[in-house]
Amino acid sequence: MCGIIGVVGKSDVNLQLYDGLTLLQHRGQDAAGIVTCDDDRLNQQKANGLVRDVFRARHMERLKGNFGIGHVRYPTAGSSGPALAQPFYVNSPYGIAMAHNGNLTNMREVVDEIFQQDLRHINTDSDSEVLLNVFAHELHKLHKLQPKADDIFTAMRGVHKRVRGAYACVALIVGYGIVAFRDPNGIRPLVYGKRETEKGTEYMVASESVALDVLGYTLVRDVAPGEAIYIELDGTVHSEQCAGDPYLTPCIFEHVYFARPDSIMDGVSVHKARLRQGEHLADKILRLCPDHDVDVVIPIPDSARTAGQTVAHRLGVKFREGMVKNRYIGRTFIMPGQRQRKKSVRQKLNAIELEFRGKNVLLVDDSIVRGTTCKQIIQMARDAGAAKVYFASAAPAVKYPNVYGIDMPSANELVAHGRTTEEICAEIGADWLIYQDLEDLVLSSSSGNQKIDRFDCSVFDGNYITRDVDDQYLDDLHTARNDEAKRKKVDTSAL
Ligand SMILES: O=P(O)(O)OC[C@H]1O[C@H](OP(=O)(O)OP(=O)(O)O)[C@H](O)[C@@H]1O
Ligand SMILES: NC(=O)CC[C@H](N)C(=O)O
Ligand SMILES: [Mg+2]
Repeated sequence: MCGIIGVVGKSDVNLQLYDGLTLLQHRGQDAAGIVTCDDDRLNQQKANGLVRDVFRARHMERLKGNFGIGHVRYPTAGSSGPALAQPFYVNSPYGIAMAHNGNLTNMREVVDEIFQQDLRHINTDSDSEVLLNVFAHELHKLHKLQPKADDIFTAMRGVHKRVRGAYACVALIVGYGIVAFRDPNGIRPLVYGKRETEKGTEYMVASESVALDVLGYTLVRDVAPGEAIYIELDGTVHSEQCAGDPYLTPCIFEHVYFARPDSIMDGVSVHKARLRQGEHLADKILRLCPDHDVDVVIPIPDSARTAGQTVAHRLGVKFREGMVKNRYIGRTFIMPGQRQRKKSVRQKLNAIELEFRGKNVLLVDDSIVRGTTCKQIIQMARDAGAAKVYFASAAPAVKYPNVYGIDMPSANELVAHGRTTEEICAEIGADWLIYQDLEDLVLSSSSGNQKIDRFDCSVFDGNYITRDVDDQYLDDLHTARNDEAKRKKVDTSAL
């Protein structure tokens, strides 16, 4: 999962982009980058690290220009070296920079086409660089000295015909403006908004509405699946549906874990979706165990705080923040290696003993993926003197790899893969384990927007909505990106 942002402003946009990226930091902690355009010059700063580490005052001073784009990266393709930090840039045609959230599922065949037919060079193993080159080639083909909105939309139609997978993107065209687009299923989120200033209207495109809110923009709407929105430098906004067969199928894991609760995605309040997840989960607990002996519900911060509240309320038991989070440690699940993830959980969370001693505690987390967090936390609860430790997951068991922008490439790294609930319970050391049912998870999200009748739930049910994800694809993905392979991978991309 990555975070992307773009601004067409009326004065320097560097600070807005920086602030916006810090608001999207939870979507990617590996690298960050900003590209701005000042007259016909691009200014760029990108590197590995958190936003606050990548941009120094001297960089910010250099990032002049009234329009620009930014990216925070969580790698899902290629290595995590500095050469794969985004935005990417191509000089022809016009000079284009692009930031991408998602993952292409037919990258290999597109790379071949790019070399053999388009005669273009790709310098990294990033799918995002591939996507940028496809867009650039489709635009180049039109041979327009000055591209118009129609040309950009024609190029976009060409892009949708060639690439598959998840892609929510923002591209900057030197001298012209920014283009925001979403794949035909709208798997990854993208919104745009505007704000009035004394100098005129400014526009922002971002992965999550929280960036708009905090920076004083009003949400206009989500970019529709398959749609492209072109915002010219004078503020003229053009939009067009560029995909043949668009069908909104957003990733439900955004609502479970990735997104901030204060974001609204495709009309669904993430906060409300999580509240409903907690209610459904409590109902299931009451169905299966009407005489439960839970004394206290303790959420695993941060992401399970919202659902934990409604679980406790519905069960009619106390809700206590018994796990304290070190606010200086980032998200553990999106860290690259298992060793780092394990260490971070212990550094990140600590139990308040008095909330555990002698009590039957129900720990609630949003999801169990590799089992790194829950295993350690259950042990911490026992060390703190809990009588019984029950564990509830607001999402169903994560059993299948993700191919659309979440780095879960290997089924056998998932604690639930090939195990029954009882076996997982034993593996993580809980006294009882309960998972949300998939239909209840879907209901939690869909009741926020009745118009969405399909979600990408592939990590729960193994149904991939784009056609090229078959066993061969999943085998290749596992070979390329399992934890061990990633550890061994030497970054040779920065040649
Ligand atoms: O089973 P696992 O592989 O451990 O993954 C699941 C855990 O990882 C995430 O937390 P994370 O620490 O990334 O972020 P958070 O603070 O937003 O909850 C998620 O919220 C679960 O707690
Ligand atoms: N998580 C993402 O959206 C990743 C974007 C892109 N596939 C990369 O690896 O950089
Ligand atoms: Mg968590």
